[in-house]
Amino acid sequence: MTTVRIIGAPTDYGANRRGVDMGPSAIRYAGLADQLASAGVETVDAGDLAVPRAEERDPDAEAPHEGDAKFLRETADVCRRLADEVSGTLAEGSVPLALGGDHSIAIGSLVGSARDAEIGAVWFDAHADLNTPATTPSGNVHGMPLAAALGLGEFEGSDWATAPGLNPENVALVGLRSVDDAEIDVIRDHGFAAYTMSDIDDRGITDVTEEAMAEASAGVDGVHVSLDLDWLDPKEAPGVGTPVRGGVTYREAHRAMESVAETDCVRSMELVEVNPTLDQHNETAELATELAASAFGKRVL
Ligand SMILES: NC(=[NH2+])NCCC[C@H](N)C(=O)O
Ligand SMILES: [Mn+2]
Ligand SMILES: [Mn+2]
Repeated sequence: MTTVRIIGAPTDYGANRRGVDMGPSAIRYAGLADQLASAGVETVDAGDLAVPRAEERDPDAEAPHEGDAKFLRETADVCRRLADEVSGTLAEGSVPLALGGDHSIAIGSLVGSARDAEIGAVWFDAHADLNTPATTPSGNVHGMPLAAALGLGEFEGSDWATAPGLNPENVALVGLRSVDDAEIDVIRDHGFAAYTMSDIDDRGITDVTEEAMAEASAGVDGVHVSLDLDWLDPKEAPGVGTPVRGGVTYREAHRAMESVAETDCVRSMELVEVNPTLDQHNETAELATELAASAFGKRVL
């Protein structure tokens, strides 16, 4: 029986909206453990990493100039500890499930998951999260984690941020609809498998997800599944800080996660960007729990 170990990373250092730090509580309260039980997996809850409140820090104090990454040192501190939790969880034979927090925590998940293995990553997101401190339009590190983990750009020494066993040829992005110019260049230059919402319109979610999983898993030990809730249409998932219209539907999201489960190569996963202060009756957190259950094998029959 699979054991999923839940690790909360209640950070909002990487986002421009407060509130996403309450994500882990909201996702647990929405019934994550029960959902995972209904998927037939055992769960262990490791609790939350201790994260000092953002108000206690001046975001610009350590940023060399405007446009650079905000709270990068604080993010590095959280991600180092998350990476240790993730690799420790894998070492004991369990599957780590990290709860954000904003998407900057993916740096920690990826580094930990790729510490002792070759991995791929599938990025379910409206955004590509491939900016660097040099290209970011916002200064928000949640727009940069994939670039950081791939060793692109300069991230305060970068040693803490680069995922050793993450192979660029095993990265797939699914659901893109808001991509910055610099990110488009990165996608083209590195040849990442990238699927826009138009690809999903044309080919259907099952076909796209199966191909993305195949790309990500080819020749590696396992795949990290990164689920940013803004991947879904804001009508389905209103509780996110950077909503973009035209996202996947409730059914498409479930079907995609079912395809993820069918591949049987999920090594680690994260649920990020749930912002309870922007949500309606915790429905985005609830959706996150349901999608995790589908990704871990829950079926109707
Ligand atoms: N994980 C996210 N929600 N990322 C949003 C990124 C938005 C924009 N591309 C930026 O760099 O600021
Ligand atoms: Mn996003
Ligand atoms: Mn994201």
